[in-house]
Amino acid sequence: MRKQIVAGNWKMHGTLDEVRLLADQLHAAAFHLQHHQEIVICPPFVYLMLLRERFLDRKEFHIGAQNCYTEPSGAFTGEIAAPMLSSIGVEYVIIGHSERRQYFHETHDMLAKKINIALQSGLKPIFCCGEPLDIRRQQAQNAYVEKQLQESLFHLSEEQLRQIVIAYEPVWAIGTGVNATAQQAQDMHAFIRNLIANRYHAGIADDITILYGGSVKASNAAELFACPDVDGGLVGGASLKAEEFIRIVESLAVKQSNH
Ligand SMILES: O=C(CO)COP(=O)(O)O
Repeated sequence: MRKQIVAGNWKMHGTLDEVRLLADQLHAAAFHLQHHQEIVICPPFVYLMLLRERFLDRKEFHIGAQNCYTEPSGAFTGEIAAPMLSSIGVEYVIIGHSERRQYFHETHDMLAKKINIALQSGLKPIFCCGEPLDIRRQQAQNAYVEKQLQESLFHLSEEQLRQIVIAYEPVWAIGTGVNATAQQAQDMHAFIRNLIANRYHAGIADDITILYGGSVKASNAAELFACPDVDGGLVGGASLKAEEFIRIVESLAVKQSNH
């Protein structure tokens, strides 16, 4: 049965006091998750240890980083290496977020290296893909996402690919308040699953968790999560508001297994 996840990407938000308050509010919430469902919190690097320790007694919570460097160690001032993250109990790492691609010029090739080092370090990458608005307007989103997967993921062995979570995040839906419709999300998720089935085989395609990201809110989560190929969400802005995020997690809790 494939895993279903609600992940909160806090991006570059929150002072220590704000993060402590948010963590306390989430920690106090009672979730009724099924055994194949998880919550992943991805705070800025400086709060990873704090959150890991805060949620040690809440097994449904897992901790993820928002990025890692391509190399395992070395003279790379200001960077954070994947083995450092796993050494402090971080389990997931977001790789290839569109903000990293756009503002930090991360290429397919760099992302493939980050995926490799993350896997070697025992981290589970959450690999982000998704097209910008002009590509969607040309109806060229499938070819665009296919290339992202081909260039940064499809060199992996089947065993390695099984460690990956994919997040489809159309750039035009991120932080805009305009989410993809449930049909748009379902179509792309089914397309991605089909790509995996063609490159590998149907069994593994069925097992890979594919999250939707882009303006997920308490008000639209249930409809998006109801899609058969949507296995949860990667949530930005709404993950910073405890009540909103808790309601999004509750929308996942009631989702039936797809598999
Ligand atoms: O980028 C995102 C998650 O990684 C989505 O951000 P928003 O939920 O704020 O649109």
